[in-house]
Amino acid sequence: MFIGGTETTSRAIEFALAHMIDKPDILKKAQQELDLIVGESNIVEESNIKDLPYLHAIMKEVIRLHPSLPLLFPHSPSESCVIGGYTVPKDKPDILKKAQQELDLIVGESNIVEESNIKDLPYLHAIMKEVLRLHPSLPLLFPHSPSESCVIGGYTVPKERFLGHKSDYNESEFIYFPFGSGRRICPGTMMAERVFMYLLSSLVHSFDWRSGEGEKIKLSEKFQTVLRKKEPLMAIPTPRLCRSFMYE
Ligand code: HEM
Repeated sequence: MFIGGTETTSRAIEFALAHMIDKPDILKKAQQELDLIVGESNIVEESNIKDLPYLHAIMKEVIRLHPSLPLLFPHSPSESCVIGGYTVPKDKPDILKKAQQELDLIVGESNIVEESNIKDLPYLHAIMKEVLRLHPSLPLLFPHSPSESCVIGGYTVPKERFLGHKSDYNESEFIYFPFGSGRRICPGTMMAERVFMYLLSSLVHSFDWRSGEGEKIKLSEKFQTVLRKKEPLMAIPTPRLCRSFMYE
């Protein structure tokens, strides 16, 4: 609960800020929305959050791209049972454990995964193929946000795909499940989204952000208990609100 309640959300906010610094036009658009809704002589209040659709779309896109728990939690039934025609045996070998054994063998416990390891991970490839077979609409999840709307595998992927996206955790839709799905969905979802929105909005409304002189923002990931940025974000804030007492 402690890790779930803190690391997940703070790591996601770090990714969001990094993406926005990397794409200043997106940062500017989010600030325009905040200036319109919150104004330049107020600070963000929790009640503003529901009126920030652009920032909401950014949150979803970032949590989709960098899900804090990419493999979800492993579940196995205490008694054998049949679900949707499939028999799920009791104490079924844990998929996550098997995947981790493969990674320990190929990558080792004192290294992190490198791109060159990917071709040597047959078990993880098999999982991905099975997931794609079961959920053919999943390719939607993999292309990163396109710079222009495009059609992939017959699906139109809009440029800002979560803008105006209403149905969030609909199991039949299955296009967005960084919080898991169904009865075991993350119980902290609502809190995570509120904290994320409140903190990111406050940071972006109160400050302009840029990377250090000559430094390029890096967005690569490191897989630990919670997914994080490989290199911590180094960013320089500049106050952008007119009244200095708002920073006290
Ligand atoms: C960006 C933020 C977060 C993400 C992406 C996230 C994601 C997840 C995922 C994928 C699961 C596993 C679901 C499954 O078993 O299928 C989970 C479980 C859980 N999360 Fe979160 N989480 C976040 C924030 C939080 C927060 C803020 C809290 C608490 C305040 C929290 C508490 C929990 C707990 C207690 C579980 C275990 C539930 C169970 O086993 O039934 N999470 N979370």
